[in-house]
Amino acid sequence: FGDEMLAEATFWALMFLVLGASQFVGHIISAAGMGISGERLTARLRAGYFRSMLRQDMSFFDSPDNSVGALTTRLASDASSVKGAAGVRLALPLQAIFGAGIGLGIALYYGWQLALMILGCVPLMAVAGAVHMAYQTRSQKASDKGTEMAGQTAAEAIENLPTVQSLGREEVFYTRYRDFLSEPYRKRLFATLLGGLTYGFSQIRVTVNTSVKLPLGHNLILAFQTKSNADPNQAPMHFQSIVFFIYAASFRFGAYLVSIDQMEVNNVFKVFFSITFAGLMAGQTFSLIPDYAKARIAAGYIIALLNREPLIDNRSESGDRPQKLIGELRLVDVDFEYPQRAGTRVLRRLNLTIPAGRTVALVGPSGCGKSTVVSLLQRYYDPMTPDGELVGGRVELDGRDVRQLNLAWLRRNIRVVNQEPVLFARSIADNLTYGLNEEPESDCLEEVVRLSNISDFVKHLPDGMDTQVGEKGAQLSGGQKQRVALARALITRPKILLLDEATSALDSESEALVQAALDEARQGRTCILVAHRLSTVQSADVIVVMEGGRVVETGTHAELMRLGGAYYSMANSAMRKGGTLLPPGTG
Ligand SMILES: Nc1ncnc2c1ncn2[C@@H]1O[C@H](COP(=O)(O)OP(=O)(O)OP(=O)(O)O)[C@@H](O)[C@H]1O
Repeated sequence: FGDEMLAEATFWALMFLVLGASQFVGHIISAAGMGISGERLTARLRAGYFRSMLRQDMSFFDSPDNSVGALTTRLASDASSVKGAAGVRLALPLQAIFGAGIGLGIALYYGWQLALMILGCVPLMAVAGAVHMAYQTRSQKASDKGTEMAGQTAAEAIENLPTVQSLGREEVFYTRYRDFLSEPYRKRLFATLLGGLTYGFSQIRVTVNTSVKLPLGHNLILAFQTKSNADPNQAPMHFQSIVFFIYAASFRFGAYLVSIDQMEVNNVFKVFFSITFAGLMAGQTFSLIPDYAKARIAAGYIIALLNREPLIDNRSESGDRPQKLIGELRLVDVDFEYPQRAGTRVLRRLNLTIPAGRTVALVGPSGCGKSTVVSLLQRYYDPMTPDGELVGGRVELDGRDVRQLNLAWLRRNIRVVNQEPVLFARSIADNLTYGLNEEPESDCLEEVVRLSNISDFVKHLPDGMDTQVGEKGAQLSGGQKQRVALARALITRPKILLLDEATSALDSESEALVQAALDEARQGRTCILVAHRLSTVQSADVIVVMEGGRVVETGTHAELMRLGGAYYSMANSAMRKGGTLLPPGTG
């Protein structure tokens, strides 16, 4: 009997050895296959997500849901959340289903009555799991929103730190940030309690070094599960409390079946352990519910953005790229409302012609729609009402509706210099050529450097054109930044130049330098000038006076002064105040 037992023990020991070895190989294969594909999937998702963001039109970014902070938070967290349920973890439910199937099969074979009785408890497990999944999904959505808002607050504060500090608002931002992070849970106290209840019912958290006394079989299975757990961070594992209820019922029912000679004692234990094994395998999947819930929502956000067709698609290859560009711009009967402010008409039946090669200045009180015209010319928006009806007139370039032209081509030929130029944290040279598909010809670079008046300050910088300009160009003065921005605008030799308050943030010395550069750059180009300084406006070929989204006067400085209307009053009061047409920072 001793030898026989030893032989049997050796046999089973060998069987376990084979089992262990095959699991080892299986894991290597699954980690290599699923792990690598998971990594690739996340990298591709993140890149695609970012690309879709870059493709969106201005109306998308105008929405408070899509602020810089919210988008960067989502970019960082959504793809990682998907990763949390991809890769090796994707294989776990499959393993679990397989393992649970085998466990059930063995149980049914050795004692179908007991196995069926235990299976009767499965719906309980499913209901608890489903409730818990629903809770997780909802609380995840709420927490995503909170994290997004917190990200938005942080980005706003960090981006504008000098202002935040000078106003002494650090504590306000900190409190707001903290509240956004905890708000979803405070607001959903009841749901949180319910979540805890279903969690407690379906799962009890035990660690591997548990002091909870478990039957021998349990410890064995526990050890098995720990090894099979792909993620080392998951060392604390979940153990379903429902399993204990199943024990209670199966012990009692098993004893009954033995007492009426329907089952052997041995088989009761075989069924019992097989079913426990199956339950634990299923439980392993449940323990991943939070990750799956998170991943499902994050994947939803990503897919929604990937599928979002922007109203104006900057990656579109369609549209004409005319060989010859003359540069005449026209706005014909343009009505416009910002999509985020439906019902507020900004431009009303606006008609405006900007002849090729001429400079047209737009003047008028703050909020009359000058910058909006500049945005429409660059096609950041189309003249349409938010309900999508094309009722709002058209913008034409050389007699053609700009919607028929290729967008990238249009933007390459219409360059803009704004009041606050945004430079990238790179060298001056990089900033000039950023966004060019090919290296500029050397004569073009020289011409641009000359036109934009940058050589005089660049030669005094330690690394010349290779000097780093810092975040948003912070290491350059306002006037220097503006001239680099002008050089960047000129590098594609655009036919049309839009100057939106390009000198209004500068002191008079810097302004003179930038103005000289701008005056030279305007030669031979169609130019739209939004400005508030009388001297700048006066030099324009045509001055267009706007009020409430309409053109009210058009003419040269002399003509408009003779007319004695809106321009005349503005210019007169400006001259009394010292040469400025409108108060600085408005016009
Ligand atoms: N992205 C936007 N979403 C909603 N409304 C906007 C947006 N941008 C501007 N507006 C509104 O449109 C109107 C016209 O703004 P616009 O910037 O064109 O005026 P402006 O004449 O250039 O003013 P300023 O001289 O002060 O720069 C304003 O009432 C402004 O509040």
